[in-house]
Amino acid sequence: MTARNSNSNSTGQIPVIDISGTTPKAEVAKQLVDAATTYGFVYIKNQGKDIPVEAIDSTFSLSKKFFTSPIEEKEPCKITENNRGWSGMHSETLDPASQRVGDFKEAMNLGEFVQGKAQQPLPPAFTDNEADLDAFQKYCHAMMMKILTLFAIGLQIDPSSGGSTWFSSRHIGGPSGCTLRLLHYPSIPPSQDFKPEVDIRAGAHSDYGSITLLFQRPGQPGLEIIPPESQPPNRDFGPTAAWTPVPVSPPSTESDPSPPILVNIGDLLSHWTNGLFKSTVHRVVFPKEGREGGEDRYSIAYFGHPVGSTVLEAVPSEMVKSLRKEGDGEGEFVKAMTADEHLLGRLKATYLGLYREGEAEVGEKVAAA
Ligand SMILES: O=C(O)CCC(=O)C(=O)O
Ligand SMILES: [Fe+2]
Repeated sequence: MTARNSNSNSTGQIPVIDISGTTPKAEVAKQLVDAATTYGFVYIKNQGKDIPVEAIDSTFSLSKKFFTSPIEEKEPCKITENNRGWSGMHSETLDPASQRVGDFKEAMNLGEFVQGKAQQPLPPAFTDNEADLDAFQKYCHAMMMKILTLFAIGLQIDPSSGGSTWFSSRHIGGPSGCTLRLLHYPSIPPSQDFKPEVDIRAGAHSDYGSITLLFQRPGQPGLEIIPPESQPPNRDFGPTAAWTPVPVSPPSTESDPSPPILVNIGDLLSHWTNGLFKSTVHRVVFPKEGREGGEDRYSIAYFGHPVGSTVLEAVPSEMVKSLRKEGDGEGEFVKAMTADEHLLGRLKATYLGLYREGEAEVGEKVAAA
């Protein structure tokens, strides 16, 4: 039985895929490409084989240690235009078109380390754990490389054009926008007036890069997606859109040692594949019971990006080429900008929106995925 079959009875939704080696590579690659094409999201079964469960648990512990530390220890690490550092409660508005109040969350973005060292101020909570954070980023990077390899196999990229390493080789060997982001969404304090139509943990958005790995904790739900086939044509992501909850532990994974790792496609990889892979809009909401129920939510996102200088040239796959857009030149199936240019364009579009809304300053928005 394939992962999709085993899952479709229960949620009819995002498939759970085991990439740890028990299923033949070609089959796993096909399942991954199908999921990226249909949902833009896929659960990777987590038995601790690719990323040790202890490494995930201890990164969550570090995250909690940081977010519960005094504000004086966070302030010196405040986020800057380079997208690194801490952003406080309500300082980010991921969906300025519909949100009246900034996201009900705080986040800490860690950019790439160089020779095991952070390239940004670290808070006291992390000073003894720089090596652990470096190791965790390396685990995430390795998992990203594995998934990108399977994507290339699933897209049948010819060996003469680079074959299975076509994507992965463009994600190693130079500086990139790869970012490890720790997130904390507090529960609503009893003293606060909770307005379900106003307060949102993270507004509707899609991610910017290649792929995102998302780690969640049991009992801390909240993620929702709009399935690509239900995408509102006018990009109205308000309450009437087809928001669909994404459980932390879907059926067939409940007894695993750690919840599955959610992988989603970002805007860059969707662009690169001429829209074959979907960059799916998602958000994070409070539990239905609002302030009474629910605990704080902690999540960890690893945003994967190609090396910044990578030219986003046409992917040598017939499946991608067949989606060639009208007006594209011969052999030029995607506009050949670099990964850095793509990211900058994405950030600039976001800045403009914010300037119009007058809701936040540039530096505060750069942290958006
Ligand atoms: O916390 C989550 O579950 C999702 C976070 C997210 O989508 C983001 O930071 O881009
Ligand atoms: Fe996101």
